[in-house]
Amino acid sequence: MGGVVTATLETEGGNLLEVRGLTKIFGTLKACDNVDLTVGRGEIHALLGENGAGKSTLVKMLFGSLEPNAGEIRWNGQVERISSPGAARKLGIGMVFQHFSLFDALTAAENIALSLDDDTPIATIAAKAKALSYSYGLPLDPYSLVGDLSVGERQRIEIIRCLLQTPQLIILDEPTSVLTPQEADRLFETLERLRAEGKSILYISHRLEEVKRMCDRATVLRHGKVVGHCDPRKETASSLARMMVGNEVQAVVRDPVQGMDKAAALLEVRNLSRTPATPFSIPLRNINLSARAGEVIGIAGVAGNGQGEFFEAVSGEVLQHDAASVRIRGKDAGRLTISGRRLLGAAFVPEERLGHGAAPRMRLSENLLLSRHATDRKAFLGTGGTVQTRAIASAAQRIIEIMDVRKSAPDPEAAALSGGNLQKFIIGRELDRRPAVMVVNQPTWGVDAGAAARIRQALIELARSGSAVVIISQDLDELFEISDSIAVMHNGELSKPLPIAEATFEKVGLLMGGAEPGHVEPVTELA
Ligand SMILES: Nc1ncnc2c1ncn2[C@@H]1O[C@H](COP(=O)(O)OP(=O)(O)OP(=O)(O)O)[C@@H](O)[C@H]1O
Repeated sequence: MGGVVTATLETEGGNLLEVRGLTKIFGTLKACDNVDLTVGRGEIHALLGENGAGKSTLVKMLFGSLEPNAGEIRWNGQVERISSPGAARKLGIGMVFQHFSLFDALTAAENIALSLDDDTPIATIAAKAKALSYSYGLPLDPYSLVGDLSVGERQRIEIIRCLLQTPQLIILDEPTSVLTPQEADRLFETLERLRAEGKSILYISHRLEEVKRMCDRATVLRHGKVVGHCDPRKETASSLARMMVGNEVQAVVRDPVQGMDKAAALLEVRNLSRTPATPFSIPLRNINLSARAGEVIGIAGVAGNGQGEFFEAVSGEVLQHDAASVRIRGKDAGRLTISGRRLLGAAFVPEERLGHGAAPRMRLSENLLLSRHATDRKAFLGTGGTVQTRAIASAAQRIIEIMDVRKSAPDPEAAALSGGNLQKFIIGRELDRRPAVMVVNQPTWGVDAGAAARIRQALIELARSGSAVVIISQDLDELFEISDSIAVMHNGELSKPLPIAEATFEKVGLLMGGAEPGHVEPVTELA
């Protein structure tokens, strides 16, 4: 095992980028504290660190969307002031963001045209984009409507848009979190080709196995400071996690679930069907699911197969015609709103954190009141509806402590938290209610290894304390780690849950690809 080594600032092919003493201060927090970083030509360089370590802040400064308080950026040996993303692109720095900024109703080529600052005819852009996409092994039909495309295909547009500007350095912020394993493999091939052409890549990821596989060097950040550099290939996933977190990451423990035959069904979905609400949504076809007290059911599937529509129908974001199509603790809930379903003891955590899971411009305590005012009326509103600020503040503090939410102020706005820390707060806010039914979409998306283990353990413990937990996730490793049974969503249909003892990656993968459940192997429903 390699261990953290001292920085070797000069790389073999010479440095493309050299960062010295870069510092960014938010209020009293040094989000980046005197950071040094070098990226060589033709190098894939990983930027690692737990949630809130300062990775996004650092790359935003390199891409000109945040201004440093101190420090210097040298590009090809020259000191540069990167004042805007346009200036970064001109230098040859491109970025593929985690959250895509594409318009559903426009074609791929039209979306690309919007980001180019010239009046190149759309047919030329389409031809160039197509040629480039094929040459990099990420085939793209430039005339396809973005709304019809899978998440992986949308990411291709972002990558091709970035490559069209012939960058020398490409920054990728958690590029595989939304991809299927096959799409991720394709992306890795493309990155290898870019490296072979001498392009440099700065790669942010919480998935340590892929960092080991892809990256030549890594810089590790902790609390805004560089704590070391290493060769990820000489490390193990757990040694990398230890460098980031500063101590061992606890393994998740899942004792087998007992006595399910007598357990009450707390969430029942019966013959749930939904016609598509928009041309881009997936119809749900006769979905049945029963989640009992004590168990964790995982729902696997390639993104865009109806998981979002299922979550909306179960959570009450969209009401059903048939009240009995969703039952919570024995009560018909299909015609109830989110608040009505929450009052029956259910909790829901959507995939999208900002704007959906939390109001970005509201403080954490205000977000807590917003989501729990109906269910915690007595504690939070008191008699006569007066807001009990002290009770709310102490509940917020409890959640922050239990989930180890790192932040730059005592009660910051949700938008000021790093992505992973906001996710920890939202999950903690719901767990804190001890809900009888918990449905979570992508529980650890963007969350570091230590926090992900804590969230997974907390969800198992919630189930074992007598709740029913349903987890929708694209991360198969996660589902195998925490589920008692795994069902697969494909093209708006949900397979019967496979008990975890019978589930294998291969069986689940086949179902994800649309194999008939009967062809995989007959499965028995949980007793
Ligand atoms: N606009 C802002 N205002 C105030 N604080 C901020 C702002 N943006 C980030 N921060 C704080 O800076 C710190 C670093 O955040 P950053 O987003 O860079 O972390 P990260 O390493 O990218 O984390 P993650 O893996 O969760 O995305 C966090 O504590 C965050 O709360």
